Amino acid sequence: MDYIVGQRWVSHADSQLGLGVIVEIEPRRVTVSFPAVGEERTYALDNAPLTRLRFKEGDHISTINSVELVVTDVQEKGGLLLYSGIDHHDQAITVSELELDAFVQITTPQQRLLNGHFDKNDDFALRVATLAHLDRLQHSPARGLMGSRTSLLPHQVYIANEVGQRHAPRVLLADEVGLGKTIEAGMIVHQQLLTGRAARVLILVPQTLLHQWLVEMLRRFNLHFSLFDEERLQAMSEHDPLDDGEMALELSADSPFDSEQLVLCSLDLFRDNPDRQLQALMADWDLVVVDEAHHLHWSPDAPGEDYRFVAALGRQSAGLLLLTATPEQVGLDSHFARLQLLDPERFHSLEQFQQEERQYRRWSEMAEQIEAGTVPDDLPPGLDPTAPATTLIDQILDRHGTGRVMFRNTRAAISGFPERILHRYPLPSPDAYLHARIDLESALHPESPYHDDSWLAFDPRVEWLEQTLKRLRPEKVLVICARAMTAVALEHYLHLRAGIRSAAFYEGLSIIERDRAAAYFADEVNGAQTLVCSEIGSEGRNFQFAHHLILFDLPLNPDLLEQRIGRLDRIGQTGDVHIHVPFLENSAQETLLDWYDHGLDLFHESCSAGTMIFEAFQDRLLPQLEQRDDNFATLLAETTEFTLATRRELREGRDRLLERNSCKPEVAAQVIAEIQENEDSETLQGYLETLCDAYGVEHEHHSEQALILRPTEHMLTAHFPHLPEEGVTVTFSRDKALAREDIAFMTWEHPMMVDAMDMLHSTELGNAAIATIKLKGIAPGTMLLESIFTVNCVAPRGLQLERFLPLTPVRLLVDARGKDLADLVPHTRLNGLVEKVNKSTALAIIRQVHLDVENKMSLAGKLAEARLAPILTTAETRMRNDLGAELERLESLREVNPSIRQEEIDHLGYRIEECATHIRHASLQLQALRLILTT
Ligand SMILES: Nc1ncnc2c1ncn2[C@@H]1O[C@H](COP(=O)(O)OP(=O)(O)OP(=O)(O)O)[C@@H](O)[C@H]1O
Repeated sequence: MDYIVGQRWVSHADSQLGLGVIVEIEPRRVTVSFPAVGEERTYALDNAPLTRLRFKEGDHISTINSVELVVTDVQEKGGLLLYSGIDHHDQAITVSELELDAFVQITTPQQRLLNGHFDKNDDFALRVATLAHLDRLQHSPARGLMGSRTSLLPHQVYIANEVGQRHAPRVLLADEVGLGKTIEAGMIVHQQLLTGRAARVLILVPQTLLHQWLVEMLRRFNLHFSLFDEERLQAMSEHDPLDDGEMALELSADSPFDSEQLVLCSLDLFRDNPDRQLQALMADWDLVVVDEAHHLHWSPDAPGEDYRFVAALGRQSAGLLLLTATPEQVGLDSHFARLQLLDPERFHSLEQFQQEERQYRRWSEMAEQIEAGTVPDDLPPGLDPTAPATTLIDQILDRHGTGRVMFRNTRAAISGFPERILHRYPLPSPDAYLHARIDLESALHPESPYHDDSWLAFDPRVEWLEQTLKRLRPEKVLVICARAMTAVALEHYLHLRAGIRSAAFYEGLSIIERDRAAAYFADEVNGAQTLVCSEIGSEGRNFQFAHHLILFDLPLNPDLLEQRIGRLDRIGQTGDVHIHVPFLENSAQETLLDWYDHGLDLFHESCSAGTMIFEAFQDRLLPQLEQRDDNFATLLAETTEFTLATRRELREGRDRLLERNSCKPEVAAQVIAEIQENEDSETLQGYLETLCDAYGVEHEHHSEQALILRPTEHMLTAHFPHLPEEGVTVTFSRDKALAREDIAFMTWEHPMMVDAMDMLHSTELGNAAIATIKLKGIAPGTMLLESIFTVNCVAPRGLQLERFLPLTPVRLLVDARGKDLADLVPHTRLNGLVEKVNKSTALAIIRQVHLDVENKMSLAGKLAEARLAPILTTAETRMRNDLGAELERLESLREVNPSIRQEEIDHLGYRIEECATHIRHASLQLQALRLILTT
């Protein structure tokens, strides 16, 4: 497609933008300005969702200077169109397309009906159905949550619904290991994108998880993220003569990160690389997602580079999602620092936060009391004792718990997880490991001082590993050890000397090599029996197809141990998880194993206070690891007692508060029911088939609830959105889609459906039709005019007004005497009664009743106009209630926290007024007209 600066194009993906003008063309990008909404969008040249706007003879157009004319001739000069025509005063006038009014509608139903450009009645009905579906979807409580290829798990759906609907969400997703934080983040991103709350998203993950994220986003959410690494960025700067190192930063305000809307990269890309950091900061992001966020190091005097970078991104981006299963893995202080990234107003004092943590049990009891119907006397200040119970509880959670900011679901609260079974294997300690008493590192990893493989020969864990793998064969077994050197040596041994199909997974491999190793392990038929990982394999990866985990050593951090076990003990695990731990007798590993096993009971049950307990006992534990003595028994007994008390405290206090906040089963059930109702495959399938018929796409039965779609040579448009040349198989059944990855999951939110509906809505198909009807008792030749209007609110997308003011189709059926019969004769009934009219008769009719039709049109317009005011009033009330609650929250928080600035409160107040102004200026847009004559 050739673009030329100044040409007018419309976005068929987003009809709300009005008429666009090309302002810049680069080798691979085109930038379009949309003056009606004050926005500029940059698209990749090869897949820009743009349609060239070209008026025809007879069309009515208007210019920025409010000159209106009827086009009589169209010429092209230098790629730009020149329209000649006659204006109001019957003057001949020629205008360039540059002068066109950005609010102009492409080809109106009036123009088309009066000019005899008729569509089929089926297309008219399809248009009306599309408007009704769009309207329903715009205010569906399940909006943005229907399209993901996931099981509908209540805790995930709840979080996604709660967070995804927020404007600029800033939250910590901290579900326990393996409960689906990636999936929750994907659902939130999907919802934010679909509702237009966000357009540009950056996801930062550890290098080892890049590919997994890329694949999960694509296969589960149809989100195409672009993977940015140093190689790609270098290649981009080679292409762009301006983008040349420092020169680029000085000369061009362009960041390579601007070239894509959805970017996925590793946080490592920015390590010791201020230029890349600056480029990422120069790009505008609506939402930044950071996985494994406990790695962001922080201390009061020296926040880590990664923390500072994410903090800077977080200030620039409206939305921020941090993901971690072990938020306190590196201490409570840095947990607080991360919460502060999310909501600096709420988390402004570490001291206060620590104090609040101690009071969680009190808040939890208070919430229970309120729920039971009693309002406690010691309600915190600022709360209205007469407010409804749910409001009071929410306010307590928000202002005194981690409320709106943190979500944490625990295994204990979600049923259906497998058992964890520990198998201990004491082995004799070889003499060669006598050195292992020198320091803690060699005590825990006695093989670490060896720079060659000689330890393999005498370390009894090695022989044990070989025998155990052979005994478990053909079961898949994940092996994790702390160090890369150990992993490599072990894998070589297993592979080359023991003849066991294995692969290694460690930091020395490239991303591709790591993914290849993981895929080899996952392969059911010809895959490896075992994957030997260094510690990098213990985070984020999905290995739940295996039921056996061998911990070749134990990490000196309970949260890290939980992460390791979490590779297998995660959603999708179908059997019990067997954890095998070989250890050298009388070694540091045995002591640590005893402490984790009997003290923390970590192998059987996850413990979210692991790090806190470790910190409480480490001064006594570490010397015991180096040299165990009689005091260990006491230490163990005290740890056990402390753990039990802490678990109880958590269950009754913090965890209960978090649980309350992290999943409200009734709400989740409602949203799930709504999603399932929308999935009603007959409506969806029927609609898609009609859409395909209208656009000339072939559809064929594949199996129950599944179709094969293929492009044909007789299609209405050159391309049907997201329909590959070779065709695609789609299913409307969630179960089938989960079982068959090769079949696309077709929902109302699949990109094909979204873009096809938008294409239909923003173009003219079906907006003018003519038909006849036989009605008893009504004289032949009587005219009925069926008109469909929708509410058109031109406003910046960021305001998200459609959630308050959806399309709201208004239908009128005006008869010869000017009466509206819409309620009497519903649209679907009319569809069953009308008959088509052949083209020449239709043209003859319209010539004859031209004037009458114009009168009816203006009458219908007036009748519809009268309906607009109440629609707008309802929308404004809804908006004020919603945003007003947010304003009230900020004002109340300010009472307990003076760091909330008045400007923030003023800003929100200003937004509310801005929304109100746009709502009040909304107008009706005529979407479709059908002239019906009785015979
Ligand atoms: N709703 C779901 N439907 C189907 N599969 C799911 C669902 N939720 C999670 N899974 C699968 O369960 C596994 C764990 O999910 P995910 O990786 O999102 O967990 P996580 O909480 O991010 O884990 P970790 O704490 O290890 O980072 C993944 O394989 C994911 O694909």
